[in-house]
Amino acid sequence: MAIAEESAAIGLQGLRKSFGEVRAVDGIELDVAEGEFFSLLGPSGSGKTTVLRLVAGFETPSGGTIRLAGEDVTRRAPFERDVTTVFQDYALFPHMNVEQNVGYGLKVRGVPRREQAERVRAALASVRLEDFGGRRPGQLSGGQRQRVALARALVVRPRVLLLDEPLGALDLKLREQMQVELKELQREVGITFVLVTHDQTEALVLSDRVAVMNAGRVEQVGTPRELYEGPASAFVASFVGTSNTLTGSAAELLVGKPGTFGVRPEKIRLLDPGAEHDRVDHSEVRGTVADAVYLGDSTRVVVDTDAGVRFVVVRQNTGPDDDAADAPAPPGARVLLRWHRRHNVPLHQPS
Ligand SMILES: Nc1ncnc2c1ncn2[C@@H]1O[C@H](COP(=O)(O)OP(=O)(O)OP(=O)(O)O)[C@@H](O)[C@H]1O
Repeated sequence: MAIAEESAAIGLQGLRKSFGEVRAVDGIELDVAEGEFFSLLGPSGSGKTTVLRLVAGFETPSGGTIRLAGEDVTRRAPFERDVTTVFQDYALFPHMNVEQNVGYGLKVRGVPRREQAERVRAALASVRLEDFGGRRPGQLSGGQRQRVALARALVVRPRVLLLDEPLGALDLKLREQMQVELKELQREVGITFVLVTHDQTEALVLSDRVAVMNAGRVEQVGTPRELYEGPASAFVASFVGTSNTLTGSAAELLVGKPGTFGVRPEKIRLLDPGAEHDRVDHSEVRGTVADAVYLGDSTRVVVDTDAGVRFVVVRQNTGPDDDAADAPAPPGARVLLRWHRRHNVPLHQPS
């Protein structure tokens, strides 16, 4: 067996799962490294949860193999796999207090009482809930319940922690706070985390690497920067951040060659329509502002270009340098859009 395979915490080869006619997972090859924070990102129905359930052993694959730390576990029961799962609804036992909830997994594994108590204390400390051991889940906030669920999963010291939209039930502010905590916790415990999310910001903020899923397949795997700067397909470009897509005659006109290209909104400058041309290194097009939304640190401007394509441009409002060259952009104004040619990222259209 190859060394790379042996050192991977999770290795998926040709993984497939059908539910009747539905190909929920349609041939996935994926390696997750030991200690990595890895996310499965994709729209609803793209197969993320099914991949997680296959890895955990809650579903049997229609084909392919699953390896954990190099070992083939495809046919093994969930309890024979060194993974734990945290679900969105936490599934805490309402009649048990926090300590009992966290200690439950140790109790059923027959861990000695004294060790149970020590490990529960340590797990609660790692999620900053030392003083909440006596409370029932009903007496906790959403964020606290979430942390209990994490402590309960970590206390059994799994090799891999699977998280299915664990922050999905929280409001935005708490969600952002818990993202930071989750990342810190992962660094502390050094366990491989695999997160399922449809929230691209969450995936980008948390992950070492992200697999973008679409219709049961992985479209691209990469670091957040790789996905954002070099999306391999139009789907990835539009799902990870916002992207302007140039295709057909617009691509020939603005990029100078046929194909499909993505341009990120923040790469484009908004200039006065009379600005001098600079077409050697740049793509340029004139247009009319359709909408401008002030967002505090930036303004999002929608422009109907003369190339027939609607563009989104993000203009920074604050910065270390005065951006006096950028024209103000009220709706109806004529503007010139200019961006460096290197920002025309080639995209593959789905076949
Ligand atoms: N037990 C099941 N029986 C039948 N179809 C299923 C089952 N589980 C999942 N599916 C189907 O498989 C596809 C993938 O579902 P899955 O839950 O993995 O997607 P997802 O990306 O996690 O979506 P979401 O973000 O909405 O949870 C969907 O079309 C879904 O309807």
